[in-house]
Amino acid sequence: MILIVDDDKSVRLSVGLLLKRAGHAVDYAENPDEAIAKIRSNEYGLILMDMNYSRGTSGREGIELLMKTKIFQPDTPVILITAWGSIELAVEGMKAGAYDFITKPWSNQVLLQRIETALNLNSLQEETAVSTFDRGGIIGNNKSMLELLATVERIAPTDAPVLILGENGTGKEMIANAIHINSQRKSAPFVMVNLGGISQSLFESEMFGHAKGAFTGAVTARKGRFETADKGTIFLDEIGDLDMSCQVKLLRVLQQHTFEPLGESRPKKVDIRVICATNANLNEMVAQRTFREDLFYRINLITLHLPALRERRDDIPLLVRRFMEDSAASLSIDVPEITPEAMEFLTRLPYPGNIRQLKNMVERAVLIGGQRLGKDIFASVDGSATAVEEIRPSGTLNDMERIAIEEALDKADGNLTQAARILGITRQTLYRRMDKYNMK
Ligand SMILES: Nc1ncnc2c1ncn2[C@@H]1O[C@H](COP(=O)(O)OP(=O)(O)OP(=O)(O)O)[C@@H](O)[C@H]1O
Repeated sequence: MILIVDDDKSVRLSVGLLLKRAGHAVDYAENPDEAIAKIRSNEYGLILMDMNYSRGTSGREGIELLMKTKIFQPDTPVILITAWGSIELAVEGMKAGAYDFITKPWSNQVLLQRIETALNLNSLQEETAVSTFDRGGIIGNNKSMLELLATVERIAPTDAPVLILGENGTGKEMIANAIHINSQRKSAPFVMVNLGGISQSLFESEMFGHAKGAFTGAVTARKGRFETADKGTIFLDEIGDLDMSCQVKLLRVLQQHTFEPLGESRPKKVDIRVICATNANLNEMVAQRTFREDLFYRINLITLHLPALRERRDDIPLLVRRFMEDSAASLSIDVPEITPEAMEFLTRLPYPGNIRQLKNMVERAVLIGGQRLGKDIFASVDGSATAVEEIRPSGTLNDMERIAIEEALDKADGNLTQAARILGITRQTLYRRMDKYNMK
């Protein structure tokens, strides 16, 4: 049974009729209090919920009703009905656990389709009971990663736009892909576009495509990325690099779901889900007016923050092992052994390049390091800068001094004069310290 909550009688009746015709049983509530009373005592397959009630137009009542609903019926999908232009309210609603939202005025066909999708998915989840979530190769058991993946699981089946924030190499593309492969769009294309690599002059032909002869050099017609991504997901990486004129063009596609290929007069329709990513601070860019506020609201219905690798060091051993296995497999060699010191060393690096940097280090080490990978191999494959910037373990001053001496000796290949120079102490002092720590 589907519950329709709306204070507008004509909406209740027309939607009710629509759903009954489509073969659904329907129940109604005309205000939040009545709705909660019903939600407490009946189990619904889906709830269609208006966000604006006559007592106030802020949508507060709607949000409160949604939160209460989620307490009594956490697994029932809720589709919000929001007034056109109240995108922030929809954002808040999705964060509070709504399954989807639809803006007024809607087309009956779209409404029915969204309802069917939600119902199908929910029954599928009930049938399988265990999660069918596909991590898409994402490794990590760190708490913040698990929370993030739980959010990905929840939002993947919706069509809500997602903004993924995080430093370079933290796995933004992998997350975007995970959203796609866990969505209803998974059998349609996942198209990735690096907007940082597209100049302003190329933007239109690249994204919208062009007709044959649209400009000099356009010898054949070419499909744009939007068209390629039709029915699927488009992943716009480095969205912060888009200049103002391209931002307007992108916004138009997102608002109207249509675009015009260069040299063609008729607009084409697209059905895409948009996922954007950036390592730029878009809030700041909006404040400085280098990023359009309306575009920002369009793309960030849901924001996911990917932690930097240094903030989830507990995942490093897991990642190292997996990357070693993968590299060994692609080289058709046995998986090498890694010394405990090397693993410990790897967990302490600063990783400005995040997971991509770690992966490169491990791949190179496996390639040249033989069957037993020690700390030196890893230090050498990533240049000295990384080792110098290495984060000291939080230990006693003595521990840190001992480690600094070991590293200087390492770097100087055991040459004491050179090691002392690296440490900024005299050779005599180095002798005394080595003696103190029983070092040979
Ligand atoms: N959690 C993870 N588990 C396994 N591999 C990962 C993980 N995160 C990232 N990687 C790997 O690290 C590399 C970088 O990931 P990805 O391209 O997704 O990062 P990104 O944040 O999109 O980078 P950029 O901002 O530079 O575009 C890829 O080779 C990816 O396979």
